[in-house]
Amino acid sequence: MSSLELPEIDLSGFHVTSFNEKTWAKARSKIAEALELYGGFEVIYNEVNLDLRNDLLGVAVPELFTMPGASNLIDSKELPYHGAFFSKPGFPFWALQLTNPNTIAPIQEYAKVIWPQGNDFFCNAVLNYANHMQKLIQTIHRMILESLGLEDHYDSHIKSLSYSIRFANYYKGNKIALPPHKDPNYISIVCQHNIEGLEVENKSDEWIETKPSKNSFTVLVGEAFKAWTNGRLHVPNHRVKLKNETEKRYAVIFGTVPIHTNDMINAREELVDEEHPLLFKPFKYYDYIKYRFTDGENLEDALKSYCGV
Ligand SMILES: O=C(O)CCC(=O)C(=O)O
Ligand SMILES: [Fe+2]
Repeated sequence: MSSLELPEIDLSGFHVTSFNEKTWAKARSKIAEALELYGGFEVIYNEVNLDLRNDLLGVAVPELFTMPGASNLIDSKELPYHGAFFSKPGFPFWALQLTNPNTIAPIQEYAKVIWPQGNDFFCNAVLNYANHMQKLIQTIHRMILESLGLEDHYDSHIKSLSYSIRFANYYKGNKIALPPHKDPNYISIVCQHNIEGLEVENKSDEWIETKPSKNSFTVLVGEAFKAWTNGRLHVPNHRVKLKNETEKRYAVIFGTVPIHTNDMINAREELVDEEHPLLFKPFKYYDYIKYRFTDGENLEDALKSYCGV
């Protein structure tokens, strides 16, 4: 593996409720090592088969972006980024976000805004995909907590989270279709389709092109997890760079976010000591989101400016 590739880790068949001790421990140490170096990795996960990937990224999501009703979802003033609609002025990109995609009701409600007669194909593809991603992301959260000696907190940690799914569309335009940024949530899992373009910056400021295969996804740590672990996790800068400026690109980003809008993110006390003084004051995640996408928009390290000690 050259240093300009993200490590690839196979988590097919793993879940927190069923695993083989030996392979679990091996995968966990690979994840810990990858996060230390890159703040992310490429995960192989065969549970999402090619048909589902095509149904979602080849059919359901492209159709979504052709629907005039999608603009009815545009109301991101209250919660930029976590609102239904998200864009970056000047970049050929827009995204629609849906929270709680792991039960059918919120998906159907969302779909009704776009397709008043409903769209079972879209709803089933999203639900099916989200349920696989939920299992995968829980496994990753569990392994990270274990690596930090926090396994006893896994149940309460998972109960404090909910899930979000973002559908992104890049259209004709600049090569840098999404500028460098860090994700503010706990963990993101990016699924790219026929057109790649996601790049992740390493600690030597080099851009690593991700090379997803048909059964792999890119996992990225976000700022909420960094704050919760008192800086133990590295949050990678990443961007989307298109090779061909005329191509249409789709991606789906699944992530973990705090469950309640008023929830505070507090560093785990076990990870604060003389050697590791507190890095971030407790903060309300969704207040930080508002800051991040307004006053904090162009800061190098918005989290530090917002609540750094
Ligand atoms: O489209 C992609 O590959 C990644 C998008 C991304 O980084 C984001 O939406 O935060
Ligand atoms: Fe991102």
